[in-house]
Amino acid sequence: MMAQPGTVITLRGVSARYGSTVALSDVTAELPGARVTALVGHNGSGKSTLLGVLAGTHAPCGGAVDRSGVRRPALVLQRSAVSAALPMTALDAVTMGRWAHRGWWRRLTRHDRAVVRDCLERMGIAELAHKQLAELSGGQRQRVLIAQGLAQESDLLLLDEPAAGLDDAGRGRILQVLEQVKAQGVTVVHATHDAEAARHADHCLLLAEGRLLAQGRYEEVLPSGPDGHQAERLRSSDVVADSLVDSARQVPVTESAGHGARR
Ligand SMILES: Nc1ncnc2c1ncn2[C@@H]1O[C@H](COP(=O)(O)OP(=O)(O)OP(=O)(O)O)[C@@H](O)[C@H]1O
Repeated sequence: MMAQPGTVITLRGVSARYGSTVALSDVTAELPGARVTALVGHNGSGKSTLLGVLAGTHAPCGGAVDRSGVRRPALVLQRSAVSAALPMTALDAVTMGRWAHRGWWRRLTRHDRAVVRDCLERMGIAELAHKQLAELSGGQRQRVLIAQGLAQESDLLLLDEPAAGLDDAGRGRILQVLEQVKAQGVTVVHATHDAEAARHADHCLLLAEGRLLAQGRYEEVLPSGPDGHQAERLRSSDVVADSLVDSARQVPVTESAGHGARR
């Protein structure tokens, strides 16, 4: 398969497992560079695993991943995957994002400190900088994790449900930040259950039971029809996954949907 212009990452027939559990099966996809891609699908459909494969932290058991356009990925894990009991402040946690550049043993430069401050401000948590992680609410800790990912100034930013558990303002801020990062030429991939976030993305990959059902613009993988009632229902995270999966089963929307489809 020839990569499309602007493609930064190509997956060809990628499969991944945890022991005997198949988490990804024969996924073939192209991710556009300097764009936002949303991974959508039910719980357990393989979104986090795909992020791990893209980050290089989960080795596929089959297929090939070409990320030759990427120098250094940054992966922001789900909040639940990170202990809240770590004895460090929000500032410490975001500063760790600079280790990718500096190494933990080197002194931070003025630039490092400016980047850390900027990331705290962009996530609206500058005033929490000196609080211990354990003192923060779940949503505040989530923002700290995202700020840490931003501080890495990576060319590939991978985020696992960055808006989970955030209020409306927090979700809006994340969408804004992802757009800003994209404008700087960063390739962004995030797993989401949020219809609004998927709608904002330039590209969506729809997964079900480890297979790629469809890829394309949100409207292309969304059930057809400008029905307002339907649009309203899609605001619910569970319904969005249901509707996307059902519609992709009915309509083979893209060439690659056919490749990944089982049904
Ligand atoms: N550490 C693990 N050990 C064994 N199986 C796992 C592990 N992590 C995930 N799985 C399995 O791999 C499959 C894909 O899981 P994955 O976490 O990638 O899905 P997901 O789409 O990110 O789900 P969610 O929306 O709930 O975050 C599921 O069947 C899951 O049970």
